[in-house]
Amino acid sequence: MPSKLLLVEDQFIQAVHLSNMLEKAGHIVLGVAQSVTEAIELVENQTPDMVLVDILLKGDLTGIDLAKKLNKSDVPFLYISANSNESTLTLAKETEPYGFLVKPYRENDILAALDIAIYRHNQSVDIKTKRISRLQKELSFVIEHDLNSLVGVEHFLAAFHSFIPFTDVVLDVNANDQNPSSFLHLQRSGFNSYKRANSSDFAVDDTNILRNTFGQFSDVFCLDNKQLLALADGDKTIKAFIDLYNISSVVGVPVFYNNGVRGNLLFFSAEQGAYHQAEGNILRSVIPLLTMAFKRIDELNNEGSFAPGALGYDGRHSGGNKFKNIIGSSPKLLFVLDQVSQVAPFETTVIIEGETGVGKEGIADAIHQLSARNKNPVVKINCAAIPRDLIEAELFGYEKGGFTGATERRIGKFEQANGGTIFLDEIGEMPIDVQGKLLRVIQERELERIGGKGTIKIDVRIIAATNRNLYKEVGAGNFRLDLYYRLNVFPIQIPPLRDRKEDIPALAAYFLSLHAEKYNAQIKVLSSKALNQLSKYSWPGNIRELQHVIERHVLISNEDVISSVDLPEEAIRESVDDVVPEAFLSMDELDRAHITSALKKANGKISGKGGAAELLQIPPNSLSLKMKKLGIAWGYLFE
Ligand SMILES: Nc1ncnc2c1ncn2[C@@H]1O[C@H](COP(=O)(O)OP(=O)(O)OP(=O)(O)O)[C@@H](O)[C@H]1O
Repeated sequence: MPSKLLLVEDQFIQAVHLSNMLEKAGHIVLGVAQSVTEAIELVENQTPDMVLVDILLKGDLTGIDLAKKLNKSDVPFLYISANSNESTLTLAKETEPYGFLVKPYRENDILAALDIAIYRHNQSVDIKTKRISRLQKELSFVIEHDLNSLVGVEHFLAAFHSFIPFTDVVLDVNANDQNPSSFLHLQRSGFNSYKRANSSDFAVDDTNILRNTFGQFSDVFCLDNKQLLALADGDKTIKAFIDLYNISSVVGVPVFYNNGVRGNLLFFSAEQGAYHQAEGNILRSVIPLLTMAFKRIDELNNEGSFAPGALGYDGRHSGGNKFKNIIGSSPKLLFVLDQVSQVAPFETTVIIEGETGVGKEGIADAIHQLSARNKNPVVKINCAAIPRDLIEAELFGYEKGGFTGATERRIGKFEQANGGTIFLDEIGEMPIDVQGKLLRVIQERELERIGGKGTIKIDVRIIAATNRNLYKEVGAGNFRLDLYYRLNVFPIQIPPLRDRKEDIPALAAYFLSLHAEKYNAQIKVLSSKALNQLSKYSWPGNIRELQHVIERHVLISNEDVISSVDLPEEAIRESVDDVVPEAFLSMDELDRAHITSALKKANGKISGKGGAAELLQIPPNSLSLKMKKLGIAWGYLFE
């Protein structure tokens, strides 16, 4: 389909050449701008489908400055530049272009880059529209059927998970009445569970300072922690709020109902730059539904439904968890899981980035399982594990006699994955000549077996993973820029274990029971010393390494309690210097993990022979008191 294009290029001859090429291919060139100012004028007067931007232009402003302006007005663009050094690529990447083409280029390259850019843009528009209508449906359902207790309110909030990743949410149903009971601050304690933020952390006046700060907005807003602090003029309550709840980003919307009552819905994330215009737009698109919901939630609050201990609310409500085998509830992991549930239902290509052993394959599986393709296979191929000269045959298959040694026909991984998903692990290891063939297959959705006579249509969703920085590989000439852009439609970054040490106790407990079952052994518990050792180590091999360490100790330890763990000496020394103090688990966190695993081992028995108190060598009364203090509601551990 022809696209309406705008060229921003200050070299006259290059501009004419490019324009001819594009028109010959059937596109419409709306005009050529030589500077940022000219480009902005043209964009305002025309509505291009895509702007092709050179980086170095006439005047003081560059193509990167133009890109920032285009982003603000939601105009899609791709770069065409002779400048492809790493620093330019990095600056360009930050502006989130739909592509980058390096000059000089051939006609085919420009048409392919344009195709990719238009494909990516259409995908994002399509996803945006579908997502908004899904959220509207989900919210309407909850408002109509479920909004009659605090649990219903949680369901209402849960509807936002797949659209706005968050760790904390504030539902301030009535900001006018200065009453702290209408200021509900919930924290995610798992993918689908919440706890109420400790009300004693903040006094009534503090709540009102927060209300006044956010009350300055009359429309959707999106801030980082610095902007939030600046907005509050460095106020110490706001600073304490940011520090206590580890807030890096906020997106919010005022909700007006009942002729002038104001409420606020605020989502917070520990991730810098978690929210952009997209999240704001999502909130704006559901304002009428929010108005209805707030009215109802205000009534519930007035009926006393939000009082601590009120029916259905116990601080540990847990809805269904669609990520059963993914353990952990750190804000960084929750962010990843929210992204997975955002992208899974769509056909979008996903690229998963993260160090070795962080759980990339598990995330790929989750995306497939949560997609409509889950009845069909997910086919995995590790590009690093296959000899370079065999990889093409593995991917695309071959006919008998297709090459020397091809004694029979073989179906490739792409064909095996037809109707399902292909997982291309370690994509950064793929030889550059195969990258070109892969790009064609992805673009055209058809392939030719080696030695084959015709093309075969394929319908496959692509998920790729890499433990390398692919953009650096592009800069170093090891990875094709066009393939990078084609794959990089929805990137998910999985943080290393050392950046989410809060997950270690839960992961350790999970692996202890997993391996006890595997070896038909008694479930063991870790001593506080052992847990502390695990939390101090830097885990270069991430979760896979943790799993191996636990497995080894399940096998070698003869005691019920694993009193200490063996970790690589060298790495321990390094990690002691590396570890930032904040990354340590607090004593309460350690105690909680320790007591929980003792209770699990004792099958919930607190006192008497084989009870948790005996295992922990403390009197049962002390254990009960400690459990109360730490808020360990034992019944929930067995849910
Ligand atoms: N959150 C988690 N909960 C439970 N198990 C996990 C989690 N994350 C990873 N694992 C386990 O850790 C091991 C390593 O995970 P996985 O193979 O998915 O990592 P990877 O990032 O794909 O590694 P590589 O880069 O080496 O391919 C697997 O056994 C996986 O089941």
